[in-house]
Amino acid sequence: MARAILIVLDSVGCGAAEDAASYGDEGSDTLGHIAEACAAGKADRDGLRQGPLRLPNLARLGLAHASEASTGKPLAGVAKPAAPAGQHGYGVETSQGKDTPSGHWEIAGCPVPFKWGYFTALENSFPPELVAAMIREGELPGILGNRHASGTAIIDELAQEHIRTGKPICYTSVDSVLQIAAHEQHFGLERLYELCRRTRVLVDPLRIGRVIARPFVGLPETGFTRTGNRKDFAIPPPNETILDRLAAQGRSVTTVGKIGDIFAHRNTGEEIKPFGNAAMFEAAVAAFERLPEGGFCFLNLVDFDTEFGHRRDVPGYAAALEAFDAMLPKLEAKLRPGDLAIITADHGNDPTWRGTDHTREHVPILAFGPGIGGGAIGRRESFSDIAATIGQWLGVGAMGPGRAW
Ligand SMILES: O=P(O)(O)O[C@H]1O[C@H](CO)[C@@H](O)[C@H]1O
Ligand SMILES: [Mn+2]
Ligand SMILES: [Mn+2]
Repeated sequence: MARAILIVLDSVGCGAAEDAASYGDEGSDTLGHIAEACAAGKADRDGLRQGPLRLPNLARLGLAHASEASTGKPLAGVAKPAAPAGQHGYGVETSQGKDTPSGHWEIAGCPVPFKWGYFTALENSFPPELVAAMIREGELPGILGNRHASGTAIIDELAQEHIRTGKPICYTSVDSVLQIAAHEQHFGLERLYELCRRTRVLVDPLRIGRVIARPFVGLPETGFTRTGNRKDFAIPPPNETILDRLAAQGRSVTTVGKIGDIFAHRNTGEEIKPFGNAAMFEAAVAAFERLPEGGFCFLNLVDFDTEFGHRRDVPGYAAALEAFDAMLPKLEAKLRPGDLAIITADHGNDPTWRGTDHTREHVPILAFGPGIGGGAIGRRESFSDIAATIGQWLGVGAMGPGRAW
């Protein structure tokens, strides 16, 4: 029997998808543009990082090969060894959208067969009936925001008014999301979650992917910061996922970070949710070590997206990639013969791109483990090839529409 660990580097895309133009993302390349900026000395930050992108471990596994296969261009400043140690390639998304649920569900063998609902109006984004229902259900004095916004910018702008009036800050983006920001003490964390639960029900008929609670703390004098108590209220995946299959066969599963939320807690096994990429990675490695034969660990590292991609912070994003790379040997040291590790991403979020939204990109795929020989797995026509490969590896039968490599 074998074990598997799947790591999603949230938003670490590797080049515009063929249909990127229809998302306004033609030419986007999260990884490539970060590497270019680093190689050009444009991603230096005192006390944080300097110079070319340093990813020796990912490069050894074939990251530069995967990126180049996707874009046709070398990954600037990142080594491309003659014989990479990992299986390397890139995935193409078949689902519509460029958000976390579509990406993760497709990775898990469940592409999205329907069109998401969106709040497309930049101002007064939410229909008046929905706003009225939220006010009624949440016993609110009103709402603030009601537009497209960056989550940190809108908190900076409206937090004081929120505290004064008790009205939560509601906003959206190009994704199928309704986000609600509120102060943990002034509004109350549980009250925010309850408002999100009720709003979830209200937006079900609109096919909105996620209602996201965005709690924050702080004072007007010192500023406001979002906390690790973010919570996503997603609709459940529309078809069977690898998690469902594993549960049906009695396998041990551990999910780390926001995986539980993304799959609406359906067959997500033991859920662990520490805060921050480093803590999540450590927890996942420890959980993987405990897994019995046949088990599966599924980890999402969200900081790339939330802290750096949406914030258009190139040095921050580069430093986060370098930090992940430096942690990777800790996982490799725990892999036993029969174990499979896969690293991939769910969409892009090019920090050099206009606006603050995700970008429609290919994703890198690296697979490795003791005894797994390196080599190209090429272009994968669906992220679902990952679930198919894991399903085959773990011996739970053909899984989803993908093809195992
Ligand atoms: O700007 P923040 O609040 O981080 O919001 C972002 O987070 C959502 C989920 O990734 C995206 O749709 C985008 O709106
Ligand atoms: Mn994501
Ligand atoms: Mn995001």
